[in-house]
Amino acid sequence: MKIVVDENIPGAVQCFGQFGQVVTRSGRQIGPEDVLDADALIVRSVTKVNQALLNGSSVKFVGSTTIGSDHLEIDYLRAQGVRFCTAPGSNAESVVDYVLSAICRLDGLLEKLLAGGRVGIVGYGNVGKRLGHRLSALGIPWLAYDPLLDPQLYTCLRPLDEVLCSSMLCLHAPLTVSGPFPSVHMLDACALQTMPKNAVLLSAGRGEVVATAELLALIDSRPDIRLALDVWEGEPEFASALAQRCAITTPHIAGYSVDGKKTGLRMVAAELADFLGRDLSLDDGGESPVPVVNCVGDSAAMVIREAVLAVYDVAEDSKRFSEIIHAAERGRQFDLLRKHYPPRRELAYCDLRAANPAMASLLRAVQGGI
Ligand SMILES: NC(=O)C1=CN([C@@H]2O[C@H](COP(=O)(O)OP(=O)(O)OC[C@H]3O[C@@H](n4cnc5c(N)ncnc54)[C@H](O)[C@@H]3O)[C@@H](O)[C@H]2O)C=CC1
Ligand SMILES: O=C(O)C(=O)[C@H](O)COP(=O)(O)O
Repeated sequence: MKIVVDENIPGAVQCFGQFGQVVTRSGRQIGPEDVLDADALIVRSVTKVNQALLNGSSVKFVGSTTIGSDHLEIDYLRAQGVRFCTAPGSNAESVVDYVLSAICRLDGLLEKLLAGGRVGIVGYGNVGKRLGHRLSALGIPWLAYDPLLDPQLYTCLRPLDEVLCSSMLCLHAPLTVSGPFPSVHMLDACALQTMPKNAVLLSAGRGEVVATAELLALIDSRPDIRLALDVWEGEPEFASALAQRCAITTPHIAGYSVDGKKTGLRMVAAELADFLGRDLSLDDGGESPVPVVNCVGDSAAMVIREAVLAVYDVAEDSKRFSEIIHAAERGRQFDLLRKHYPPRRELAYCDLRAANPAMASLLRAVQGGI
C-alpha cells in the first residue's frame, strides 16, 4: 500500500508507516504524478484535493489533519467513492489560546473586556463554542453570529449587524462559496465600516472571509480599528500593505499547538485504520510533559496575562512575521515560518499555579474550567 503524505505533518511518517509505504511530498507541490499509483493521501490545508489532482489515480482514502475542509472537493470525492475525513475540533483549543493571547497583547483590550466590553464571534462551531465558553469563564460578555444554527437552541446567537457592534470581532467561519450563507468576502466594506470606534478585528478562520481590497480601502479612514490577522487571502502570498497595518500579524498558525497537531494526526490515523479494517498502534511518544507556570500577580488582568503569555505569546509570532512583510519571495518566507514553527503547548495542558489562592479560580477559567 502506498501512502502519500505532506512532509510537514509531524509524526506522520512513523504513524502511517504501520499501514504501508509512506512517500512524503511538499504539500503545495503534490501533483497528479505523485498520487497516480497511491492508495491513500494525507494532506494539510495547503493541498487542493480535487478532480485535477486525483483523476485516474488509485487513491481510495484522503485524510486531512486539519479542521478546515475548503481545500477538498467533497462532491468529487463522494462521487468517486473515495473515503475522506478531516480532524474536526482537533486544534480548536489552540485557536482559542491564540485569541486569548491577542487579547492580552493588545493594549488595554483585556481590561476593557473585563470591564464589560463585548466580543462578537462569527462562526459558532468548534472554535466559536470553545471561545465563548472560555470568555464566559472569565466573565467577558459575548454574542455569536451563525446563520446555519437554530437561534432557539443557542440563545447567544444574534443577527450579524448586532454582533459586528462589539469591542472585538473574532472571525471563525469556514470558507464557503455556495449554499445559503456563503462566507467568502462576507466581511465587506459595508459590514466593516459598522464596527464601533476602537474596535478590534481578529481573523483566524480563512483569509477569504474578509474582502481584503475593501479592508485595505477602509483602514486609512478608520485608523482606530486594530487588526489581528492570522489568515490571508491568497496564502501563502499576503497583502504587505495590510500586514504592515496590523497590530498582530501571523502566518496562519493559530491552530499550530503541538497538542492540536497530535490530535489531528491521531484522528486521521484512526479513520484510515478503520477504513483498512486494521488495528491502530499509536506509538507517538505518548503525552508530553506538563509545563508548570507560576503566577504571582494580584489583579485579575495581571494573572490572566501572566498565565496566557507564559504559555503562548502571540507577540513572538507577530515579530517573526513582521520581519518578512517586505521580504523578497514573501510567500516562500510565509511557508518557512509555518514549516519551522516552534513547539507550543495549549493552556489546557499546563499546570497553572497562583501565588495568591484567590486567583486560583481565575486560572481554571483561563483553561476553560469554571
Ligand atoms: N487559523 C488557523 O490556524 C485555523 C483556522 N481554522 C478555520 O476555522 C474554521 C472554523 O473552525 P471550527 O469552528 O472548528 O469549524 P466548525 O465546522 O466546527 O464550525 C464552523 C461554524 O461556522 C458556521 N458558519 C458557516 N458559514 C457561516 C457564515 N457565513 N457566517 C457565520 N458562520 C458560518 C457553521 O454553521 C459552523 O457552526 C475552519 O473551517 C477553518 O477554516 C481552523 C483551525 C485552525
Ligand atoms: O485546521 C485547520 O483548518 C487549519 O487551518 C490548520 O490549523 C492550519 O493548516 P495547515 O498548516 O495544517 O494546513
